[in-house]
Order: sequence, then structure tokens, then C-alpha cells
Amino acid sequence: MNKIEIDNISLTYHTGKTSFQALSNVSFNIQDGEFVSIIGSSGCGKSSLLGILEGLTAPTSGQVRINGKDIQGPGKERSVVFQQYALFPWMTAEKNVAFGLKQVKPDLSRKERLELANVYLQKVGLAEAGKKYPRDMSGGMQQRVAIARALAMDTEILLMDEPFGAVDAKNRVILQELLLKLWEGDGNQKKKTVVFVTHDVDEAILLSDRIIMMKANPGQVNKEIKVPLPRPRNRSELVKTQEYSQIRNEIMALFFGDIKEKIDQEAMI
Ligand SMILES: Nc1ncnc2c1ncn2[C@@H]1O[C@H](COP(=O)(O)OP(=O)(O)OP(=O)(O)O)[C@@H](O)[C@H]1O
Repeated sequence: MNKIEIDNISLTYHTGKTSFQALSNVSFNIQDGEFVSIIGSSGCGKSSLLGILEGLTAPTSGQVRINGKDIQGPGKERSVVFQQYALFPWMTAEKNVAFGLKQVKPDLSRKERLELANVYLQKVGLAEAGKKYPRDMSGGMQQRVAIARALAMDTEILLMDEPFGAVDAKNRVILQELLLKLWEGDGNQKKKTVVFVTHDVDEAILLSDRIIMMKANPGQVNKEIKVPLPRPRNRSELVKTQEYSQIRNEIMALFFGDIKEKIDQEAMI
């Protein structure tokens, strides 16, 4: 079943007298419970597309349907994790997580919200950090809180815009493993539909069922690439397989094709 239908989306930004077409005729569907990454060179419109899925940006033309209905703005079935942790600095970790719950589970009491917040902080390895403020946490810890907040909201769809882009290499690997473990679950829970924007090819292959490669000027879908690697996935085993190398090589060739013109132009300057 299609969870998300992106139907011929175009987006033009207008700034003063100038206009810029960021997206052109973007169409693809995302299945219920599918993990889809959007990847492509800088400026190809990945964040713009995610903003449209979030409901904060209206496309200039085209439609996005979720569960078969046109979206009219942000909705309770979607939660978002950004690159910058977007935590409220004046709230403790548990209150940041509980705040997200207030919007989607208004029937819970304050005490119940804080309890649930702590359950999710525990899931992301922050059982002891509930009373800490963002200023007292590392970037990696803050991003765990942001993930806990999104997961605690228990929305059907999780939109993630380069969520590990601002953390160091070691924490990036740890957070990728954590997300993979939480999303794959133990096979008994219903999987969330995830749309994950990244620049990192290996991250996209490790996590995704399918990768949407975009290209720039204007932003459009270049190719959809299936990632039929078995789950649960193990990074160290995966990278040794021929299938992994094939997918990686295909993506790198597409990337290079997209940026070659720019490299050639700069070489002539
Ligand atoms: N509010 C805006 N007004 C005008 N132009 C914009 C606006 N937001 C984005 N753009 C332009 O639209 C294009 C796509 O931007 P977007 O941030 O969606 O790309 P991206 O693929 O996410 O880039 P990156 O990987 O660098 O984050 C870029 O050229 C950008 O400069």
C-alpha cells in the first residue's frame, strides 16, 4: 500500500524580483513501512522536498497524498528530526521529549507524558539524562534526545533531514546503528515509514529499502535504486558483499555524472 504519493511536484522560490525553480516534476511513491533515503548533490532540493512532505512548504504545482489524502499542512501522522537538534534549550531532556507528546497524545497527564518520555530516553541509551539540559549534553546526546522525541510521538511517518550530519564520525556510526535497531525492531512491531535525507552513500545503503537519487538544476529524480540486502543488517558483513559494492558503484557513478559538468566548468576558470 502506498503511504506517501508524491505526484508531479514542482517548486519555485520567489525572492524579490528573482525566482528559482528548486524542484521539477518530482514523482514517486513510498510504501507503508518502507525506509526510503533521498540522496543527491547539494542544492538538488532534498530539504525542499522534505519541507513539502512535512507540510510547511506548499508546492507550486503537484500534490502530496498521505494515506490517500492531499496534505494541507503539518499532520499528526508525521514527526521530524532535523540536522540541528532543535531542542528547547530551557527544557530538560525529558521535558523536550514530553513536549512532543503533548501535541500527539493530549489525553496523557503531565506525569504520564514524563514517564513515557523516560521510556524513550532509555531506548536511545539516555536513561540517566532525563534531567539534563541540552547545554550539558554533547551533540550526539542531543541528537539522541531528538530521536527519542520523534519516536515517542509514535507517528506513522518519520521525516529525517540529515539527522546525523552534525555529529562526529564515531557518533554517526553509533546513531545509525541505533536507528537501524529501533526501526527494524524485533519483527513484532509495525514498521514506521521513514523518509531520510542524507549526503552519505554508505549511510543510505545501510539503512534503506530504496534510495531516490536526485539531481540538480532543477531538482528532479535521477534514479530510484532498490536496496535488496537482507535484514537485520550488519554493517561489517554487508560491506564485504558484492551486492553492496554494486549498489555503491551505481550511486557513485550517478553522483559523478551529476557533478561532472560543474567540475569541468570550474577546471576552465
Ligand atoms: N527559501 C528559499 N528561497 C530561495 N531559494 C531557496 C530557498 N530554499 C532553498 N532554496 C534554493 O533551492 C535549492 C534547493 O535547496 P535545498 O535546501 O532544498 O537543497 P538540498 O539538496 O537540501 O541542499 P543541501 O544538500 O545543501 O542541504 C538551492 O539552490 C537553494 O539555494
